Amino acid sequence: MVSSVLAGMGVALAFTVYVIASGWRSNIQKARKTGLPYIIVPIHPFNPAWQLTFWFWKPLIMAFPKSWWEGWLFVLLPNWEYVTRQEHFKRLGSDSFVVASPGDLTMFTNDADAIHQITMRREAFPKDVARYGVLAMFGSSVLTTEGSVWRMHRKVTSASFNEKNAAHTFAEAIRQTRGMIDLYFRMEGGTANSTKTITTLEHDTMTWALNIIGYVGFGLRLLWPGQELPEGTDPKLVKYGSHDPPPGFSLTFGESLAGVLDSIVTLLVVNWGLLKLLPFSFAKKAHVAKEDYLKYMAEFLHDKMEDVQAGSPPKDGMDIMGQLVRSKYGKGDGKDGQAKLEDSEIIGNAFIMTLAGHETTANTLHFTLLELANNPLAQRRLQKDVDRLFGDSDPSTWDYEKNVNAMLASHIGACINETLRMIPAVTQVPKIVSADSDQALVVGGEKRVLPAGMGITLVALCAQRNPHFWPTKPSERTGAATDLDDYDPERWYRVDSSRGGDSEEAEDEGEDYGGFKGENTSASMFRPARGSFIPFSDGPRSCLGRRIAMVELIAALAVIFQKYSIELAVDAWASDEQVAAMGAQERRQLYRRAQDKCRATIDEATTVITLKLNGGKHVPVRLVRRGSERFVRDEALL
Ligand code: HEM
Repeated sequence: MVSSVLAGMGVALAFTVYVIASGWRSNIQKARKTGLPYIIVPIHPFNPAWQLTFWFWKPLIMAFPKSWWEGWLFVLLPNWEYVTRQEHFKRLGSDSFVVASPGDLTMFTNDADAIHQITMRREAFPKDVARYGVLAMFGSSVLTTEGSVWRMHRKVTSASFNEKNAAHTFAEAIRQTRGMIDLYFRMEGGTANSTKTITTLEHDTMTWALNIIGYVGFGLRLLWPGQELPEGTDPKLVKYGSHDPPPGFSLTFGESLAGVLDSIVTLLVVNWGLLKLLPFSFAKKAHVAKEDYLKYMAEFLHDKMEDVQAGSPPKDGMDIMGQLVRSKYGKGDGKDGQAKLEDSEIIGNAFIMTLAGHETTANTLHFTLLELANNPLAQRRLQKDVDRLFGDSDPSTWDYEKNVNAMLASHIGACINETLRMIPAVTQVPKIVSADSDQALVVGGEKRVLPAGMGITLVALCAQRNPHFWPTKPSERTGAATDLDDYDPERWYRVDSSRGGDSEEAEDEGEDYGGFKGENTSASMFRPARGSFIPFSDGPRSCLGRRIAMVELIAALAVIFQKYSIELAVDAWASDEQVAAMGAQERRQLYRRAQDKCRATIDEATTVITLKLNGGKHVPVRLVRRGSERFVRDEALL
């Protein structure tokens, strides 16, 4: 008996080994057939078990001679593209390479020409939505679907992303940025020339983005501590905007939203039934936030349905969820042939807009502020452009239509572009070769055939620093052969690239997928080669929110730098009294230390959903009224 069980187990084991080995061999053969350099790895980089346990295996593998693992281990390590940048593409002598594991085959590319073809041919290279499946936890959405279902989601959701709503978002971003600045100065009694050292910039920019997304997604006015809701706020909305949780809730709406976003990894990984039983504080926090968020969503959906059914006209402003409810329950149901979302899909889309539009925008503002503190020359140039465009005028009078293009064409737009180039929130965009048939693609100037079902990772971060597609010069800062690892907004004024230019029609662009149709960057600025600048992806599946994201970000920079400068805090090395007693040379040396530390900290960013400073890492800064700076007005500081 025992021996037949053992024999059975032996056969099962042998069969498993055979299946793995033959899958691996077949993937290696397919990789070889593409003609691209390839790497053989024992497990796929995106295998969830590997991603959760890589920290355990990494030192064990690295205990072997380096020559054995250096050619392949890198691609299995999360964040390799930010840490090693061009290194492995250079070593392999190609802008594209294939990774063959027992279960999968994936091409990684930072070749702008290949990226451009892939993003334009949506049917041949659809999105790899399997990698986003977990994000459908509150319902499926435009981000997590493909094919005809995606088309339906995209058509319904894109209706909100128009210029009228971009103008409303511009005004809300101005209000929220002023709220953040007021909070900083209120903490100093309102009259100081400088804030104390701010160690919470990452958290504050998250709150800033959350408050704006509360408005964009739900038409809500979310408040900074100490602010009051404006007179005449719809009583139904008061409970969502209030500083205190309403009866029946443990958290305010803003807290529940922030809690869900903060606990997103826990919510993705841990079974929800188990979550409420676990005795750990992180599990409790995730459970409470999720429960309250779902309760808010159910009430919100109900309130919006009541409004629509009572025939209340839509409120002036942006409110994606209200618009989705209206598209389902509003007049004209079914008669206009327009697709209708299920209630769960309305909630799924509202959640995805919040997720997609929150951290991405917050990180971009956070890193831009740090880079500007780190690059006083860029900051002074930015302030000159803000002065030229707005002078002393009150930001609440700034007109979107009149100013948006000029802002994008100025150093305001250049600084945001440069952050999106260097530290994009989304560093990799997952695609797949359609399962229907093999696809031909020109890679590195040669025609290659990619097998059906093969994964493709567009390595956006590396494409945006690829010297084969970006004009470069030697770095003045580091002496490196190219300046593509330097934050230099001036590059956006360089002579036009011969490869840049107007949008080209996508393969299936006969259809209108909604969203903003213009370019990501101003027409009067440097136009990168198509496929070499893809912070919002490109083609029919590009980011729906890219226009409003740009609008929020330029509004924030203009408001902040009209009246203030941002400086790195130097408390780690000198007290305020010591700085006051220093001569110019000594101050410069001190600031250079802070710049080195800031650069090193930014280099430690890692991707957890998006690329950001994790694990409590931060760069301390101060916001200073213009004219009272201690460092950044010094012309000798670059
Ligand atoms: C700086 C800010 C932002 C960045 C860098 C960014 C980046 C991206 C990228 C790279 C994608 C493509 C993902 C993929 O194909 O795998 C994407 C998709 C998307 N983004 Fe954004 N995003 C930003 C802001 C926003 C905002 C503010 C919203 C909405 C309020 C938004 C909504 C979406 C949606 C709905 C999609 C899915 C589109 C589709 O698949 O059809 N994003 N975003």
